[in-house]
Amino acid sequence: MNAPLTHPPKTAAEPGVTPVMAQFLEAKAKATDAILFFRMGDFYELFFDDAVQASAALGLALTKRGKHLGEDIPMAGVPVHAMEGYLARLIRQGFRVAVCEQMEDPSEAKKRGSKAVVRRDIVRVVTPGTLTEDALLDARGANRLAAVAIRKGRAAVAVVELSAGAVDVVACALKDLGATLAAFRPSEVLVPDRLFSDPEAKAALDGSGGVVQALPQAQAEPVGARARVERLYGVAVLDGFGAFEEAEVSALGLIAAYLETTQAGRIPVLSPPRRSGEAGFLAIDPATRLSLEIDRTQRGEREGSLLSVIDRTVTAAGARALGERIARPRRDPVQINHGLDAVEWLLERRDLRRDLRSSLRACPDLARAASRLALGRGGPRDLAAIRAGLSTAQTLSALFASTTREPIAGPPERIGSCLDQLALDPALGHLLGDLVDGLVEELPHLVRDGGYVRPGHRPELDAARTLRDDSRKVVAELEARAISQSGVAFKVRHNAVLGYFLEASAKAAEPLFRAGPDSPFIHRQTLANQVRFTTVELSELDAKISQAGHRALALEAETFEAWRRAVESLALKLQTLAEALAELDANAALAEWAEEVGAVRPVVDSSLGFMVEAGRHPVVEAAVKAAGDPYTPNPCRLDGSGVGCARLAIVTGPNMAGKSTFLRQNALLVILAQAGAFVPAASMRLGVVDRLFSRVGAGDDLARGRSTFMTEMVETAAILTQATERSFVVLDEIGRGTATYDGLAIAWAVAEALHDVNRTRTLFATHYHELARLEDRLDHVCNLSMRAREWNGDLVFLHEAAPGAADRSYGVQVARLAGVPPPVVARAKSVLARLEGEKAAHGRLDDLPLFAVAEPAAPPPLSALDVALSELDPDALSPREALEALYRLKQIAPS
Ligand SMILES: Nc1ncnc2c1ncn2[C@@H]1O[C@H](COP(=O)(O)OP(=O)(O)OP(=O)(O)O)[C@@H](O)[C@H]1O
Repeated sequence: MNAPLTHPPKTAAEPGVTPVMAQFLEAKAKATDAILFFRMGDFYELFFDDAVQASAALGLALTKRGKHLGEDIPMAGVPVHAMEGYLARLIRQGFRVAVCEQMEDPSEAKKRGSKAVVRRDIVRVVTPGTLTEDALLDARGANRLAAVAIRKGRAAVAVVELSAGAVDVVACALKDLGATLAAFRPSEVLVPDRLFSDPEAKAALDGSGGVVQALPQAQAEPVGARARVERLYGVAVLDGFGAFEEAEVSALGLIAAYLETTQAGRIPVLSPPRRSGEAGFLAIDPATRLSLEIDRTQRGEREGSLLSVIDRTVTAAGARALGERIARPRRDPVQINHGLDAVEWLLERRDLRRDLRSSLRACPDLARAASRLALGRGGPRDLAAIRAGLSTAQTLSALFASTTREPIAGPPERIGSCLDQLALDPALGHLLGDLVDGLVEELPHLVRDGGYVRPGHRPELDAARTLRDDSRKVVAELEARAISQSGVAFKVRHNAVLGYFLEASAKAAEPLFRAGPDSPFIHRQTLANQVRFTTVELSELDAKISQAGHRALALEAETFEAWRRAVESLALKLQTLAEALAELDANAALAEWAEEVGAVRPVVDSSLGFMVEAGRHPVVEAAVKAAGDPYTPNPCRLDGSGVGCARLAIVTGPNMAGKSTFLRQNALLVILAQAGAFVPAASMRLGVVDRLFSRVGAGDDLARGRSTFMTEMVETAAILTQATERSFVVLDEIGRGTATYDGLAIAWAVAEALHDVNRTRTLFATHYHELARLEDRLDHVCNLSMRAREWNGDLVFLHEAAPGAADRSYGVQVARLAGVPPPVVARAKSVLARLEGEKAAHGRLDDLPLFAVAEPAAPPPLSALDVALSELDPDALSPREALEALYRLKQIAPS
């Protein structure tokens, strides 16, 4: 037996290659990095290496089909109707799939000659970031394709959500690339291949969570990129959308190039790029996102995240809008207050909110349906989604009109602009009317099945259907006549090869073979037990029925195409409408949640304050309450200016006392407030935060070859270089991953730097109780401790944050609570007593150099370049001398 050939030859033009195989090889050459689904009738066939890989990934049977250049060709197949499921599994396993379709009916190919091969072409390359099918998408999560570019020291991230037609582009400083990219949680990230060698870009890509796809650097060159984006949008100049930075154009250009290849030239309808500088949003880097579990838990699940706990949306699009709001909180107090106004307005109108939510519940995924139809991948059910979406808009418009007439002041801006979108313009109104009139209620999945156009909508269609159905009745009558005429128990049957025929058992049909040439019954086929006949009349009827059937299907397909085109031309409007519906849902959901948990409106301004009274952690509170326990609210007061209260709080307390919860709680309150959501607290006043950092219990990052301690230090370094006086930092147990004194020294120095240099609002939890002394030494430091009480030898956690420092960690008591065997606990107690005794005998911490005033660092020695530079007097140089000086400097400079 020949070994299967798993690598297709490079050329399709080899002698001995069958025409179909030549066609396959040609298509495969265009999609070398993807698995090729090659359509052959009712199956997608996979050949060579693709078959081997996919059969292993999907558990398909691996077979052989003929030979190629003398060797067996491995083959696997996927039925067309089950394709989506297989696609989803392949994409999830990291494959890309190119779909090669039959571009004509086999009957058309036959017209070119009996040996002609059906035309086939790749219609799409399916990748994680370009999915549009509901079955492949998470309904409540956005699926985004991002691109990253760096030009002239500036970075940009362009993001497209193909299934909703939305495009965003953000230019940012290189150091903000990670935070900017992570805010979008892309499933696929495009990068020019040269960026792989840039460490900053590499770190940002690693933290993005998406599959990284390298594209040739040439595709990011601004001139070509600009032209490609203009082609994508069908505009002559891009400037109409805004003055883009070069990096933004490059990133958008990568997206345009990728869409051109993956969508095989079919241009999606996209909204103009929304430009938002990173200055508009609260920067949250990937490590902080992970630690705060904003929209995913550390295990990558939605359940258990902040988003999942507060999400009360009733539509999938609303859930996505809320997700975006929480993932990208704003930085501008005015914008934030617009969001809060919207939530407050809906909170105060409970009846309206109830009606709004109940109407929205019936609203399907309008944006995704419109996008699929515009891309030519939609079906009748997507049209029904458009119809339902448009009629929801009408219902809501009427609902708001009846409610908002009374109040003197109209709805706040964010609600008002949604309401403006709900009023359907004549074109959308016409589309709705047409779909209501023409589309049936019970819909088939596929266009080719027909049966979705309502009777009475198109007279020609009704005529074709009547002809088809009446003829079917005549066929039934014919059966009765044939029986009485022949005396044989005929049954009229139908199959794809013979069409209609009369069937009888072989025994019953025997007399017919003896009948003379005048018999009207013409023999067609003999099976084991059955014999099949036709009559002239039946053949004629069969032709008529099939013609009428074909015509009916063709007319329906034509109607579908007209509707599809209408949707395509109105796609942008439909997207805007879908966004308005989603925004209403998200605001109403936040109001609903606020009412449920008793959340209050935060006061957000441009001060440097952070004043929370009786704050609660939304996720821990929900978990604790579900277990039947009470949650203890806690205040937290910080002031970046150091005037009203401390800037940095050292949080101590026993293990398990609630330090991490307290830290995270306050960081989450920042996120909620700046997302324009109410906050679980008695009150909150927040001076907007520009960057939020949270390091709570870093874990190993073995994939990147970093130990726990190294990871912690890398992240700490990022905070110290990036945090400003407008930032908010929560640090938990910095320095715990190394020897005690090393750790203490690092924690000490970091706290000092945050206080003196960064001047950042900081919560600093630690088991190094020595740090409590900072309160006396630095002007704007206070101590907080999470209280616990020893009661009959047991430790009772009060979860209360009180002023002052804790004296010890009660680690041994917690070990006992955790079930560490009593002999080990007893031994630990005695070792602890010894150690504490030794520490007391060997001197106090005041003796450590930590308490010496930090020495100013000695200036570094001057280099030859520094000396040469200091000797230059630019004003005294002629242009020629200046040039010579430049050359001289270049020579001295270290390369
Ligand atoms: N304010 C609170 N009210 C009620 N229960 C709380 C509160 N804060 C924390 N808890 C409970 O205490 C548990 C431990 O809290 P947390 O992990 O924050 O402690 P910790 O002080 O950081 O502990 P360690 O020092 O061991 O890391 C939480 O899982 C939660 O169940």
